[in-house]
Amino acid sequence: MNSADSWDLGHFVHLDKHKYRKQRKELEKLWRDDAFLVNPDAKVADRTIYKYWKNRRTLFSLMGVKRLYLTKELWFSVTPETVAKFVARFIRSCLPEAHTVVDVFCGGGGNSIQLAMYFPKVYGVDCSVEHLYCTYRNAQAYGVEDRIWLKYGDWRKLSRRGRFERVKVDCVFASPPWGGPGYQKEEVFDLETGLAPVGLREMLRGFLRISSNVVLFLPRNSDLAQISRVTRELLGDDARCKVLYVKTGEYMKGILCFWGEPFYNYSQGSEAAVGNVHDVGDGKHSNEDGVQHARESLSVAIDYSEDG
Ligand SMILES: C[S@@+](CC[C@H](N)C(=O)[O-])C[C@H]1O[C@@H](n2cnc3c(N)ncnc32)[C@H](O)[C@@H]1O
Repeated sequence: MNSADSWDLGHFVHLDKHKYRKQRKELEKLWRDDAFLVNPDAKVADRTIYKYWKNRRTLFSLMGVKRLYLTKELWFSVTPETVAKFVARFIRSCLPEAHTVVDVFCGGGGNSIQLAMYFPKVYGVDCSVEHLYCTYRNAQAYGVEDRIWLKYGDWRKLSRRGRFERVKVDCVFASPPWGGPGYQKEEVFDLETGLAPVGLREMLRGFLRISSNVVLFLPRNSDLAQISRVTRELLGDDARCKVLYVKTGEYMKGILCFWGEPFYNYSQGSEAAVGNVHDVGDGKHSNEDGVQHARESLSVAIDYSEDG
């Protein structure tokens, strides 16, 4: 039997417990219905998704090769594979001994899957059973479902209850909701009011309780001064945040923010980098300084455009 024909409830953390019977039933139904299977050859009727469908192979390179699953929301929000791969390889090369990574807001598994290619244990957390189901299905397509453990729940509650604080976590990664494509309209994206489910300060504070190594994928127009302020407030005046601008083709996809000593030595990390990434400084020093450094260290381009 193909492994994708069956699933292991053991990889859905705590879902066997009585209190999660509703979510378990929902998951069972999704599985029976083979819900959210993407037909890569059928042009989508929904015009709001069309743009993303056109670039479907940038989301998952196995699109059209393996069975992949996306809800409507995931069409907008999955991290494109080359970006997710870059992040995973960058973290791997900065944390060569790391074992366990938590992907908070794991969505359809774009990041969890790539992280699982480089780390033995990845926890994916999401408040949507549908999205956890898609992550599991997509992880099966990539053959990494055995390295991923999925936790259902609202991050605010999980964080308040100290979930993961007693697990040895080497790094927390998160690609939180940016509030839909509307984020692009703002000149500067306010990270306290614009991010969900909580602002940058509370989000970072919670993540730092789990690991001193934290990586966030944020809008390209994020307020760097805000990042700098929050970094110093939570970690002290000498603390730094490494910011990389992620560019795919000519398009700026977003920024990657790294907190944690191992990430500051990014010439080491950049050796494994796949992507055209611009470093604009660390939220403390001048941008110019950082840009120069990035030009020296990162140069491989990704071609993102695809027709039809
Ligand atoms: C931008 S998507 C993440 C995409 C993911 N990195 C990927 O590549 O597929 C954000 C995810 O956060 C989840 N989410 C939103 N609010 C949440 C909350 N309060 N707790 C946990 N997950 C939440 C959504 O269900 C969605 O799947």
